Amino acid sequence: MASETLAKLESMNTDTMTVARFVLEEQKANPHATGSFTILLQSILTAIKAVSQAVRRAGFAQLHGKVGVTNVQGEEVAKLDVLANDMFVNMLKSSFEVGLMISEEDESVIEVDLKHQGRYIVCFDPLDGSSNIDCLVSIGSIFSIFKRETADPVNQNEVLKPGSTMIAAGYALYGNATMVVLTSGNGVNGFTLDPSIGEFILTNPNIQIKPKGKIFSINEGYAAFWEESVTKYIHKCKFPESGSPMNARYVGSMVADVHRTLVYGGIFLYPANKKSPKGKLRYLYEAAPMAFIIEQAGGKATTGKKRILDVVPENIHDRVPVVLGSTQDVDEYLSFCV
Ligand SMILES: O=P(O)(O)OC[C@H]1O[C@](O)(COP(=O)(O)O)[C@@H](O)[C@@H]1O
Ligand SMILES: [Mg+2]
Ligand SMILES: [Mg+2]
Repeated sequence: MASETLAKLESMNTDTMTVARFVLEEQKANPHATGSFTILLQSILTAIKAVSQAVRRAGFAQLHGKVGVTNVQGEEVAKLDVLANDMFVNMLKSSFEVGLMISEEDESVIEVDLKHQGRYIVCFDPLDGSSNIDCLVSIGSIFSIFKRETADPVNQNEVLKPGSTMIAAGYALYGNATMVVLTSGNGVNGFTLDPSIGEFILTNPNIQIKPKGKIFSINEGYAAFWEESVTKYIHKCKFPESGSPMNARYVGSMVADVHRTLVYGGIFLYPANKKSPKGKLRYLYEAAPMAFIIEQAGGKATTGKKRILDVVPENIHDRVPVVLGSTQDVDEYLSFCV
């Protein structure tokens, strides 16, 4: 569908193709569409615009630092984590399209009162890369969208299913510019926020990742705890038998590291290690949405043992090892895992 939509868009003057128009064209191309997905996406984009505005003020005292509590992950919560979480929850609730929500910042599922319930489930990391907030390094937001398969009262187990059942995923990168990267299962498109008009404009249609890249991205601070396969693979990246070594990049914000991998190619790894046997990244609102986007862009995403989108999470904050990026680089990593 997206390819027809894109072909149709290319025949129009797309210089200022807003995300709203793009989503509407997708909706028109789908005979079963009711418009509720479009409304849901619009509410997420509004939350992202509000978070983007706040992030641009991250240096000021009222948005700097921690709130003095730890979240269900055992992490100290930053003021921007709380603000971003409130913006996502409020915008999603007022869309009337959501049945339940799962946020990194909330221990249990966020329920929506019965009369405002909708047929979607949204899982989100309202602010990704929290350790980089106070030093003003790129951060982001990540979300996944599932469709409810039942009209019964909601329960959290509804979402303990493989990521392959996701209907859409996206992330926002709050970097030099604010960009939203989206997929609804028909390719990946990037929209840049034009602050002068407050609109997301289609700037990167049909993003395709390179089959092979020159960059590897991993936190080498954990090298002492790595499994042998990781140690061997990273050694090969640095000391290849032939050709030149790969370049190393690591921001420490998953959104920034994955976005660079999507745009430049290469591989991002947050594998399991002896200290964290399931790695660190959370399945429903970090690993699975990013895996969906990378696969839709022609790349690969694995835990090292299986395709990330085939994993069934055990609980709403379950973690998985993450290795994703250019297909040839991920295949090379997997050849060390046998
Ligand atoms: O400091 P580490 O262990 O390398 O972890 C960095 C990872 O942790 C995260 O910051 C976790 O996400 P949150 O900031 O949303 O908790 C990822 O963005 C990033 O990839
Ligand atoms: Mg995160
Ligand atoms: Mg977060």
